[in-house]
Amino acid sequence: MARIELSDLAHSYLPRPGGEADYALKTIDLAWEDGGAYALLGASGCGKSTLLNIISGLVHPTRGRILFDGRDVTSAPTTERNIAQVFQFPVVYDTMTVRENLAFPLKNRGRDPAYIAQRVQTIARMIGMENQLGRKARGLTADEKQKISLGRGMVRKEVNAILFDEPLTVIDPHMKWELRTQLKQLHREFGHTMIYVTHDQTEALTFADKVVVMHDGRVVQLGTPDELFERPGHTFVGYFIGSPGMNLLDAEITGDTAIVAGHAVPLGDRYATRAGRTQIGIRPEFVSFTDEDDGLPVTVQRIEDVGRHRIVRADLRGFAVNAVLPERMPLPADADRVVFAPEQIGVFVDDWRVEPASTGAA
Ligand SMILES: Nc1ncnc2c1ncn2[C@@H]1O[C@H](COP(=O)(O)OP(=O)(O)OP(=O)(O)O)[C@@H](O)[C@H]1O
Repeated sequence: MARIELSDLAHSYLPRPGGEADYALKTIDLAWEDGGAYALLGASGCGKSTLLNIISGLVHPTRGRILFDGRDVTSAPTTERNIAQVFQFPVVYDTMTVRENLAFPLKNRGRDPAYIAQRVQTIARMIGMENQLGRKARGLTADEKQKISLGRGMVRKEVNAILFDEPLTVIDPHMKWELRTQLKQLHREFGHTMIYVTHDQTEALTFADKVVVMHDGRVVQLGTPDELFERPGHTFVGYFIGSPGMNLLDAEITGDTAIVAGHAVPLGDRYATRAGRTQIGIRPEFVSFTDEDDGLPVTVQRIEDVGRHRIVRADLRGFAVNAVLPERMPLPADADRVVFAPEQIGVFVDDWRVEPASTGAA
């Protein structure tokens, strides 16, 4: 296992990149701690696979360094990096049996046959294929083949890290949950550094202790699931995480008041006035309807019942405002004004969260 550090890393698929737009990965400085269970979360095309392939050595970065426990491996081939990687689609040897497929990485490294047999048995149990060990991989379903790929990725205990690139895409929903639970258990048991790529926030938040959120070739935040929810560092994290995501409204800030569409919104803190596009962000869970005149005028457009709560979709002078109505809370008859919990409001300038002036931090 290893601590993996990415230093001043950038990558372009073009032979002679010019400006920033030519880079699939803009500048990235990031450390994955030894033994951490990470999710790498972001929308399609933001650079997740590129980053993973740079760590495993399949892609050589245009700029920057990769360090494993302080050792520079930027130019080291994949085999030297001792990384296991599981891809979105199964990579199995069709002519081999399930047992031979699972044993392959161990056999390749000359491990003792008794150890291999015992390890293959453990992994087969984990992926629910104990009874199919003697079957040839050819003829198995995509789902079963992907389980073999997952098993092969996990069979070696001594790898520096295991990288999963959307590994559950082809797995059926019930098994998905089961395998994710297994992966988490495996992490607890062996403490491998694991990086799990996904564009699905539920998958990321249930698997990982720490989530790295990527947007447009950049890492915009690294945090625990709670931190991402409570204190998104970037507007992308705000609206990508949460269901629905954070409400973001253009605002002008003066001290502890934001002016949104001509209405004053009290903030929990004082903020310095800054140049750039200023927005306030409030999660729908902290938006409530009020009878008081000081609320913000909205027009309710739709109410969605999503089981345990309801989502109210409203319009505030052209801004979409979503509110979550807790179970059994009625929507007032004249639901035309909302208030935001002041201490839950974040302030963002040019998409990045800014701290209140009182803390002195930028
Ligand atoms: N081999 C390649 N050659 C050229 N451009 C590439 C190559 N691989 C990826 N890209 C581009 O680099 C950017 C990042 O792609 P990447 O596959 O890393 O994103 P991703 O977040 O993993 O997306 P997805 O979830 O769709 O796989 C995209 O604009 C993509 O088109």
